[in-house]
Amino acid sequence: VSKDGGCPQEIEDSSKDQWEVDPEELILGQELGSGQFGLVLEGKWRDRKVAVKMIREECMSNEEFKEEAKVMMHLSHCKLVQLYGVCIQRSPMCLVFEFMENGCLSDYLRAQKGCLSQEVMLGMCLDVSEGMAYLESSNFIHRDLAARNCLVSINNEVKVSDFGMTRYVLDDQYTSSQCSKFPVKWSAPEVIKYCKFSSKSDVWSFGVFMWEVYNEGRLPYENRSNAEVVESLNAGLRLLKPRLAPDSVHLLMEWCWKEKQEDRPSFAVLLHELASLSDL
Ligand SMILES: CN(C)c1ccc2c(c1)CCN(c1cccc(-c3cc(Nc4ccc(C(=O)N5CCOCC5)cn4)c(=O)n(C)c3)c1CO)C2=O
Repeated sequence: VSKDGGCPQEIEDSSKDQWEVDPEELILGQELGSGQFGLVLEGKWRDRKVAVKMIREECMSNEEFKEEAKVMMHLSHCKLVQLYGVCIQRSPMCLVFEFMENGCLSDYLRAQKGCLSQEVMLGMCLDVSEGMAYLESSNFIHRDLAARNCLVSINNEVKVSDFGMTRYVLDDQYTSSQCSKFPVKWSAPEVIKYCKFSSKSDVWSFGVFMWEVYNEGRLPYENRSNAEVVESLNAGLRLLKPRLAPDSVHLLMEWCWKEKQEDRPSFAVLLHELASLSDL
């Protein structure tokens, strides 16, 4: 069992070192959507259903990503969307991931509005805290944790996706905090001001993530501009308790939004708190 007491540790097999996928073994299917780096298709690989991301050259710095792929191949946890391998023999390069049947969590929450029980919402927060506690213990920072970057498999299981991928986005509208596409509404103050990313800035984003889950996929600070959000945060204002959130969960959200990162909980602590709430 893994160190965070969660799901059984994947048995490390030798194939994990083979981070290259043979394109001959890959069957491509219909389009699932498009992300930062281009088209994402459904597919089949070694009798497994997969999601295949075709990487447009101009969107991602290929060379450094290939190095990163080896690291990401070894980040293995049942609450992280698993990278099976990379196809680099032909262009465009493509990434082969485990398939998550119900797509992105933010769309799913909106589609399930009014139908999600307290157990399911708490379970989603617990799932993501497990995946994030594993990344934290591996000293890996997500940098863009949000419901839109989590995926849903069957039976409402949620996994963390696209961790660390912001570093390969060449579109600088995303990477500098003053620009329009930067996810200010999910970013800790030290990230907005100094681009200081850490697991504690991921914890801030996790607080906003929990707010999204208990607000059934609503946008945080819905009709406010990024600048207005920064102003209200500096004034000490925070997102309000979602109607569906119990006080105990709202307390955890507010703990994640402490101004000073050292005053915020670790994911290990959040996992423990959420696990004890779900045992009640
Ligand atoms: C830099 N950052 C933070 C990035 C970079 C790339 C991406 C993202 C963030 C997040 C978005 N994204 C992206 C884009 C496109 C696909 C995937 C994406 C979609 C999957 N699965 C599904 C399944 C079903 C459906 C579907 O059509 N529906 C409709 C009917 O009801 C069920 C759901 C959609 N996606 C999947 O398994 N993976 C691994 C990735 C993903 C997730 O990966 C990216 O590719």
